[in-house]
Amino acid sequence: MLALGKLLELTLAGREPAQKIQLTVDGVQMRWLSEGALEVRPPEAKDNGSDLLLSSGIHGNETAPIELLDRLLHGIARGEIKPRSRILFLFGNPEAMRRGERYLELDVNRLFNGRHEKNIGPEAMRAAELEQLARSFFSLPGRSRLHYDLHTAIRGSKIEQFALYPWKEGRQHSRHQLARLNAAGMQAVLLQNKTSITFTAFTYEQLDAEAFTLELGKARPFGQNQGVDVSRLETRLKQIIEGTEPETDSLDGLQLFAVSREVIKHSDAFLLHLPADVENFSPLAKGYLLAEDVAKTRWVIEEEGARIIFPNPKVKNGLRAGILIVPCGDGALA
Ligand SMILES: O=C(O)CCC(=O)N[C@@H](CCC(=O)O)C(=O)O
Ligand SMILES: [Zn+2]
Repeated sequence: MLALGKLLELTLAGREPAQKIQLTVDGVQMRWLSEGALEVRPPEAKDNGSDLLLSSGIHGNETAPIELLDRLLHGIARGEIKPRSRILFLFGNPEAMRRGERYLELDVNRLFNGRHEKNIGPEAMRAAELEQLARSFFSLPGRSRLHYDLHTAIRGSKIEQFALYPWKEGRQHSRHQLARLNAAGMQAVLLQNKTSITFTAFTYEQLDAEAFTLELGKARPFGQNQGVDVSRLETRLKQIIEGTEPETDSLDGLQLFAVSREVIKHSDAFLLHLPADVENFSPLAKGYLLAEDVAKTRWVIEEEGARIIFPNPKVKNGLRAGILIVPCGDGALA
């Protein structure tokens, strides 16, 4: 296998490859751009005009998505997967990956869309670099742009695999993209309704990409992901890469949710009234006191059919400590 196919090994070892550009037997170019960043270019005659950004390791302890991208890269470097798309592979937070931690000082996935400029330290610099790498990758005109940012969650989930779809004023969520996600094994999609500071919010809002955060199961250390079944997503990604993706427009079985409210932690007095092992998508009854914070702030459930995802009272003050979601229809899709 070409040495650049071993991007994960290089990244975990903190090594820069001696040779930055390599060609596979089929003339596919692999180009190392920076730590944890590698571009794949099909030969011009094979290029189908689509650009695909695949990122993982934005949270360093979310290893199933990192292993999935590693397998795809190996397949390309060995000539077993024959790309017709340009691809940018990114491992988001290499130092956190080496330490097996979500982040060191700052959550990289809260540092996009300008937030890195208001912070200092390695993670703020990395977010700026990731923005630059994505901006440059998606700068070619007339090509389709797709970004999947792959994650696993801190806790178990009543719905194992789901996507979060960013939002931008004046732009409609795409039915075709949801059908694609359905075919890739996602069981639910959360349609956002405001701007955000995540990586996919940046590529969606600023780079005009279709962009999704994909949650694939529960976070576990490297080599312990047998319980995370990414086979349907992996098959679909190979098809997208090779330009052999079957057409689909079916949303059958896909559950759609809208954000009702984001629960923001304002102070150290924040209290979340949920068991530590509560699962994502757990239903919450109307009238339930979900959280309390400074100045007698109370979060009481008012919504019919409310559920909670990503509850986390340990986030830094000012950040999201959970999302309250409600079921929604597909009427607003383009
Ligand atoms: O399990 C959790 O609480 C977090 C899992 C995770 O990392 N999720 C992403 C979602 C990003 C988005 O909102 O699009 C995150 O919190 O960064
Ligand atoms: Zn994550």
